[in-house]
Amino acid sequence: MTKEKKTIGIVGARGHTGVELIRLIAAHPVLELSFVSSRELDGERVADHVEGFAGELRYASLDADAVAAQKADVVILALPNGKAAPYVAAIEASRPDTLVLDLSADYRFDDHWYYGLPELTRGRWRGEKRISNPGCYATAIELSVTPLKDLLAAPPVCFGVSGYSGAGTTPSDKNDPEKLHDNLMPYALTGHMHEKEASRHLGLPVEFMPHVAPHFRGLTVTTNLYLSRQMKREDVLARFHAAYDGEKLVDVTDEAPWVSRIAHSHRAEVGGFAVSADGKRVVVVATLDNLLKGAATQAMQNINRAIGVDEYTAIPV
Ligand SMILES: NC(=O)C1=CN([C@@H]2O[C@H](COP(=O)(O)OP(=O)(O)OC[C@H]3O[C@@H](n4cnc5c(N)ncnc54)[C@H](OP(=O)(O)O)[C@@H]3O)[C@@H](O)[C@H]2O)C=CC1
Ligand SMILES: CC(=O)N[C@@H](CCC(=O)OP(=O)(O)O)C(=O)O
Repeated sequence: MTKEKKTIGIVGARGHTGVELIRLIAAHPVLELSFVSSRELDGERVADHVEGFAGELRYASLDADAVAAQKADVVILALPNGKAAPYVAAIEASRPDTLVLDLSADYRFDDHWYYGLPELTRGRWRGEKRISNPGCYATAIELSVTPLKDLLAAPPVCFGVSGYSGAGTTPSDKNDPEKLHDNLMPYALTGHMHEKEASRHLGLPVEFMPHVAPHFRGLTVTTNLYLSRQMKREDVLARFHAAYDGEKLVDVTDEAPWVSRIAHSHRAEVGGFAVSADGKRVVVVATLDNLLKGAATQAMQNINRAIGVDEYTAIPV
């Protein structure tokens, strides 16, 4: 049976994640891109900015009321942190049944919103029409820690390195290729948003130290886990295989994965599993493309489930 088409719009469509979402939606059999909002590209053709996009759709600069007036079945908010609320309020007021997926951190701590990291929270979706998409580093941290969560003797310590597309398009030191050249830039070494997010959703304190590197896309999180009892490497591996072997978008690898191999991939890789001589310390390495499994692909998984189609529709797996 063919599924009824659904319209979808993106607010913040000029950004790095917006571009990836446009590509995914263009290949979707059920979703029809009905509007893309950008102030800077107002009036310009999407096809002139997104490689591989065909068609006459143009960007429009839409405020919150104008977005709600589009009457799309699904709205994706791909705005910087702190900007989502007026759009959510306008949709709530005029078309509360609209499915809203927010890519920012704005609703990741709000219990009225479903936190959509499907491999870990799939079973908790109760038909919510408000979905908060996890942060990119937080996704890698939560995938790395969950299989050993019940065996931890201390907070996980996570060292993160991201490509600079993670810092969005608003100019800053963190996305300035000149300043990043031959460099590794530490930032937010305590209290990063994703430290709080992963701590909340894992239900245990996490310590996270992010850095940004000269490559464009893809991140690595190396996590140190102190265990409450000795474990053999094969038992650690068995736990990760049990957790993710049924997952199409998470690969468990024997060796520590390399970020250079994950760019443009829709999957996350978790591997390494170095165990200390006393068997009470494990180091796990996770990589993913921050713009895909860390953002757009995960959004697509969440939207697919919420509109009642296969979770992997339009995601090349
Ligand atoms: N980049 C990444 O790796 C990841 C990003 N995220 C989150 O996704 C969201 C989008 O990220 P990303 O695509 O990188 O961001 P970008 O900076 O690349 O894009 C932001 C978009 O929002 C628009 N915008 C900016 N300020 C405003 C405003 N005040 N009002 C309306 N529109 C505005 C911009 O377009 P215009 O100025 O033309 O209107 C642009 O389209 C962020 O919340 C980010 O934290 C989540 C996971 C990973
Ligand atoms: C390199 C870099 O700056 N990365 C971003 C993470 C991007 C992301 O996922 O951010 P949100 O939680 O805001 O959605 C950061 O550390 O803030």
